[in-house]
Amino acid sequence: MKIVADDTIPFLKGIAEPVADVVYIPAKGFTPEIVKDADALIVRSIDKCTSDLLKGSRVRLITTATIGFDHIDIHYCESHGITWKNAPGCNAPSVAQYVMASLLRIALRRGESLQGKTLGIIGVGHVGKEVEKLASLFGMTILRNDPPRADAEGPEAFVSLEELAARADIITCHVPFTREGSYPTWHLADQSFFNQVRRGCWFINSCRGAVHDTRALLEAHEKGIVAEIILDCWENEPQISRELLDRVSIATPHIAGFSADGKATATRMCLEEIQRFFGIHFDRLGEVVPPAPAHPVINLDSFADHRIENAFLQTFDPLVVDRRLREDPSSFEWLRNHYDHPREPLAYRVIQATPAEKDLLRKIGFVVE
Ligand SMILES: NC(=O)c1ccc[n+]([C@@H]2O[C@H](COP(=O)([O-])OP(=O)(O)OC[C@H]3O[C@@H](n4cnc5c(N)ncnc54)[C@H](O)[C@@H]3O)[C@@H](O)[C@H]2O)c1
Ligand SMILES: O=C(O)[C@H](O)[C@H](O)COP(=O)(O)O
Repeated sequence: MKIVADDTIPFLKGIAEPVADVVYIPAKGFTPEIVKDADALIVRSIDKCTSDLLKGSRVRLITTATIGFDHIDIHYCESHGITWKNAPGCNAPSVAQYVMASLLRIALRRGESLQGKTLGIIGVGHVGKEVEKLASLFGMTILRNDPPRADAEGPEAFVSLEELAARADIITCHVPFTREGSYPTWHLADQSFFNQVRRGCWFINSCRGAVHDTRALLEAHEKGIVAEIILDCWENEPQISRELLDRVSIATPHIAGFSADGKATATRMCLEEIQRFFGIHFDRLGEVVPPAPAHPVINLDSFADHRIENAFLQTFDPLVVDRRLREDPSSFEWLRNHYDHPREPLAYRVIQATPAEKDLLRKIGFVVE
């Protein structure tokens, strides 16, 4: 069998080769010619799987090493006998790590505590739930907005978008990008949304760029309605708005889901789908594991204050990639393809913690002596 895979997907090379003929294609390099005799594709969010690519090919399975699947024309696939599989939840803890680290950075800069602030989560699926878990551990109050879940489960645990906008100090979006259906998310955060938010609120988009309206967000910031913007996902990536970049507090090139843990899980999930679909077995699947961090021990006594916050930021600091993006915004795609994937807290052992700190650190996911 033949697999065509994006060559920027980490931890993939060598695993399927004993069983399949694997051809690696540079990111965005998929063409009808290249995929026409492939049985399966392994793609990323930047590899558009449209009818133009797939027409006349023998592709039977598309696996994407991502949670989002808005780069796949699922209607075309479903009507042409092509099965598609995403990797649900693969990098959800990574996005939560990103959101929390970004909030901690801003809170530390402002000399404020996150404790007691209200976080409004729009979209409470795999990612939103992980964000809720972490934010609660840092003492935040949570408001959830998720109309599809409210319809299915009952409204008790959820609030309307209007209520969330009016009550939240910080708003974070974790919805899929959709233009159709009962609750489309295209430009969900538009001018009328920002007109309803609390003055001085913080806004985060780490789901898909077009979930916010760039013009409306710029205007809301200009007027002081939104005080802090954290953006990982931008409209028109990789050609991002420089005007918006100048107004954003933390600006990153769509890397929120890029922990090494998340990337390894995504690769493993794609290979598992191929195994199941074609009834084959990859003996080397167990080798798809992220490498240990360079400095796996965090000593809390090395921090003068904010010991837990600083331990968390030692696992991932969004300001590192923020600086690199600002130096050269045209390197957006390059930064994504040459990223130093961080490990999540579970890869770190924390020492010198007090009993109270130990309890919290364990709940966050650290290994504690
Ligand atoms: N920046 C990144 O690196 C990164 C990483 C992972 C995921 N993502 C994005 O985040 C999205 C969410 O991921 P997930 O794993 O939580 O997906 P999910 O499908 O598990 O959850 C999405 C939730 O959003 C809800 N929802 C749908 N439409 C809504 C609306 N209009 N208003 C409010 N809620 C709505 C759904 O009911 C669901 O509960 C993905 O689709 C992907 O686009 C980005
Ligand atoms: O949907 C997702 O899982 C994320 O947006 C993911 O981080 C995208 O990563 P990419 O496929 O572009 O490497």
